[in-house]
Amino acid sequence: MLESRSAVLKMMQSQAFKDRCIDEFPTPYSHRFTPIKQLDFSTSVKQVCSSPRQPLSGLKISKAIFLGDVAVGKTSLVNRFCHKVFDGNYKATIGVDFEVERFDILKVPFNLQIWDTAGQERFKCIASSYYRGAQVVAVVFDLSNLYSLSHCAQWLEEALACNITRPLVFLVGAKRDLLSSSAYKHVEEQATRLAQQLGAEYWAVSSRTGDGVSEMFSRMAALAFDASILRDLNTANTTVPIGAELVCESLFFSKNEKHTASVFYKRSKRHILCFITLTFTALKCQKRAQNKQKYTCHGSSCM
Ligand SMILES: Nc1nc2c(ncn2[C@@H]2O[C@H](COP(=O)(O)OP(=O)(O)OP(=O)(O)O)[C@@H](O)[C@H]2O)c(=O)[nH]1
Repeated sequence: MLESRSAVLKMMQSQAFKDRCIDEFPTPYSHRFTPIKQLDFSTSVKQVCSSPRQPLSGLKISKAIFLGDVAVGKTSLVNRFCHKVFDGNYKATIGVDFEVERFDILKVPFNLQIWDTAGQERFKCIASSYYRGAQVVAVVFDLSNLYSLSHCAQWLEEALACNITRPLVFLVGAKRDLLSSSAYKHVEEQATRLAQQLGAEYWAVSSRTGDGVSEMFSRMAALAFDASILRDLNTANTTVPIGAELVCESLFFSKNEKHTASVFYKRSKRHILCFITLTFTALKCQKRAQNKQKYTCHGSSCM
């Protein structure tokens, strides 16, 4: 409950914290290990963000999902970034966990929804109902366990199957601190080869030391922000404020998913507040769009 409340409070902040303000385009882990060749925010995005009469309206929010095998370090990554903590004890994620991080990118408020999904097979059905509407997919593996790398393609395939448009894909090697330089080089070779095959940007990070974690999330946020504003600008007949569509996509489930979600939320009471808040936000966006009498709903996910 406390986590959900802090997520909501973060969304309501009038300004992002200093370390969440991004004015320079964040660099990748290595320019050799990314399919993304752009070196700066898109020109039109910079123009629109610096315009005194910003035509951008509505809630700017992108969804990032973290997937991967059991105990590879997904929750630790999210906790390191969102709460600046590291816990050496393993506590399995039940279903999904949810965080929101507030950024100011090019002085424009932006929220990154971070969905930390369970790696355990028995929660897969619940977790996968949250894959929809993702703008960032981070497939995480344990650098000290090559077996977890071999499952990454399957995790990505499942996430892509739930999304109409291709999200930004990251292949994240966690627990960098557990490997010597020579052992790491060997793993990096295999991991970067896979990243290239998957069209993913590769990162190696450590939640224990914090190495690379903040840089990786900033990169995810900046790329998601750039893509989401570009998409909005490119949609000639944009009628829904930025973010509304995404919130709809991620929150409005099919009948079966609604049932699963309701069972899940009954079990996991601490998510209720954030669920209500996001539903309320989605409805508000929907209402505002309807008032303009132009609302168009894409796909079958909006009901
Ligand atoms: N040394 C080290 N240990 C880590 C690191 N990240 C995570 N761990 C440990 O690895 C174990 C699993 O981490 P979690 O973050 O809970 O893994 P998860 O992927 O969220 O696991 P599920 O919720 O079951 O899917 C815990 O004991 C963590 O302390 C890291 O960067 N370095």
